[in-house]
Amino acid sequence: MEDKITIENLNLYYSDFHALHDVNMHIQKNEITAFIGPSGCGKSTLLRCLNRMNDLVEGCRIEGSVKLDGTDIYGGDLDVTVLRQRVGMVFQRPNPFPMSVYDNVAYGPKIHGVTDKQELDEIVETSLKQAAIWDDLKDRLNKSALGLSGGQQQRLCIARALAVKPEVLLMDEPTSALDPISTSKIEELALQLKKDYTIVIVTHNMQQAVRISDKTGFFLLGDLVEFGETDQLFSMPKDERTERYITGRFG
Ligand SMILES: Nc1ncnc2c1ncn2[C@@H]1O[C@H](COP(=O)(O)OP(=O)(O)OP(=O)(O)O)[C@@H](O)[C@H]1O
Repeated sequence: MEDKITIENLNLYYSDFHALHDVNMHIQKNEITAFIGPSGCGKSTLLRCLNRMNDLVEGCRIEGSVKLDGTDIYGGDLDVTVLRQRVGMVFQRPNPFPMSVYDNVAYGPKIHGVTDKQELDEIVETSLKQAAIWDDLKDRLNKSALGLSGGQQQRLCIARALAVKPEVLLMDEPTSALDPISTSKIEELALQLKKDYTIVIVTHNMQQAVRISDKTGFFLLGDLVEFGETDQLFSMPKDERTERYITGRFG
């Protein structure tokens, strides 16, 4: 199997606070990798390292390397705008822009220089289809995205992320604000998308990790305690701390 992202000896500090301790991980292409662990253990921090979102945090310092297809994203050869196009992100709360459905999806491609109307139309249609929301929205393309339901907004945000043709999709608790039906739609979607993309998802929902992920990493207080095949990690965890967490005997 091919590494899409290789994390080596990653340490992250928020000023004096050492938030991630020597993390090593191989994230494979066309797989879903889940990060689980109690609140504050560093899951989102690590996720944000994968497209350099922590660069925006004052006092944040990173040691070690994160390689995308073998190139260190902190090494200086990769432009951050290009990196964020290649590694897209979907957030916990759906955050559509206050504009039409169409403009939400066309926004990224326009910024990246696509001006041809027909090409934009095609990108919007393809992205909404990939996000399994074309049928819901094809007659509402010019309506405000803010009028959609939460689940529709989140799928629109996934379409928006896909519109710039990323290779990796980072999802930070993408279903935590959604009802069970919308959640299952997003889970089905993630399983569809992994054929074409590499997906990394932070989730508090262990059942979700079991349902959709190939690999799972369990974090505790900034340490990656255990990382491996999801089935194995949940059925025969190697570390006692993982076992206590997944059986709800933690704390
Ligand atoms: N911008 C920041 N400045 C300082 N400390 C931060 C910052 N962001 C996160 N932290 C700290 O780093 C640690 C890890 O936070 P992080 O958000 O990555 O955890 P998490 O596992 O994703 O938690 P949750 O499940 O609650 O979202 C926490 O102790 C948090 O308080």
